[in-house]
Amino acid sequence: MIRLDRVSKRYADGTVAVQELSLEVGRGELVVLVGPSGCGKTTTMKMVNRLVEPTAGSIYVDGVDVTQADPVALRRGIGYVIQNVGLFPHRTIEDNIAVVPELVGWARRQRADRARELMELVGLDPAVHGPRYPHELSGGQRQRVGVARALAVDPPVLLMDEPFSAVDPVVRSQLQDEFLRLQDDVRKTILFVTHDIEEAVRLGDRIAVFKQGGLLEQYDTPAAVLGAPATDFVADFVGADRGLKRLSVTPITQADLEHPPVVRAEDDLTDAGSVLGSGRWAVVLDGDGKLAGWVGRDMLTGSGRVRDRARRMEAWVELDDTLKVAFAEMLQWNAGWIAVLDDDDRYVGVLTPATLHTALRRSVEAEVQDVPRAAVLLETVQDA
Ligand SMILES: Nc1ncnc2c1ncn2[C@@H]1O[C@H](COP(=O)(O)OP(=O)(O)OP(=O)(O)O)[C@@H](O)[C@H]1O
Repeated sequence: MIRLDRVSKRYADGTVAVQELSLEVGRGELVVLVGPSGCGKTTTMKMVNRLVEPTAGSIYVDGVDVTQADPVALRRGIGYVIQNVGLFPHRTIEDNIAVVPELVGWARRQRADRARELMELVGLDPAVHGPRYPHELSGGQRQRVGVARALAVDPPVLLMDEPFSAVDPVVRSQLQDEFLRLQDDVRKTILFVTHDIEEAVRLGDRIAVFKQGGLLEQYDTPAAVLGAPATDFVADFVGADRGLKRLSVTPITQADLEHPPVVRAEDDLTDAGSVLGSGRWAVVLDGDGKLAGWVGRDMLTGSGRVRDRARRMEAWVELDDTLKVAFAEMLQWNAGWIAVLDDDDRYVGVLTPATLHTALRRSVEAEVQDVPRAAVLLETVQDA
């Protein structure tokens, strides 16, 4: 959808901002350009909508060479969101969102409807926020308006330059979550610039790591960049805690799970005791295979059914949640294990700190060896 072919930019004063950059962004893909200050991220982005003209190379958007396109028409087809939003201070929020629809000649009624629809989409209340002026909103709300405005005429491509960096970390994290949900809905092709590796890893389908001079050091999925940095520069940039950061990009899979004894809520206590054997606890399921709780061996005394003694589970996670979510839940509930459910809410196994660690090691090794995760064999203490 967006293709840069050996693009370079040298500014009039001789500064080389981008060098021989080739990069492709697929339709519906969210690609994050990340790197230290001055490495050419913004320049790269501005060449796509011709706010900056390349010195060499070609750029195509949906197969069209942008240098041959009319810049005004080109920009209308590409949403643009910047850090301080650039809202018109004397126009209401509703009118700010409707700027481009107005430019392209939509009727008043249609513009107003679209503005309200977009406010709802980005989590603003049209009745409350629509008539306000930009200074009457919080920083986070203004950023949402920026996103709504960029989506107004439903452009297939969005360029976003540090859109969330002017707000505090809590609001920023909220905006990132909302933005990911929104992208799930609208599936735009997005180039997103940030200097923050955490943000890049959280948002990007792929991330492009730049170093000074506009050199592309690595272009890959967040998991691959964290697991197998291509150069020393990338390893340094992503940080010594990249192993920890990988927790947030590594999903739980079936192969990671452990399978402790399982008893049914309707089981007789004595039968349940024999299922446990020497085990200290068991997972309790109802008749449909759904999680009903857990039970300890010392709770199985006397007569009755397992359901009379079972304890409710405070927390669980789902397959496809990340290892970070699982670890955070274990820490929050001070638990030694956490149950994992499938898409239909059926119990499939448990994760423990040890299996979680193994899953993480396996995923890194899979990245390095370029093989599926299940194919990786790891040495363990038991092998010694
Ligand atoms: N109009 C300009 N004239 C001359 N040099 C420029 C101009 N714009 C940017 N530069 C230089 O080009 C280089 C890349 O700048 P650019 O803004 O693309 O970097 P960036 O990675 O987006 O940085 P940041 O994260 O600080 O925004 C820098 O050295 C910058 O000083």
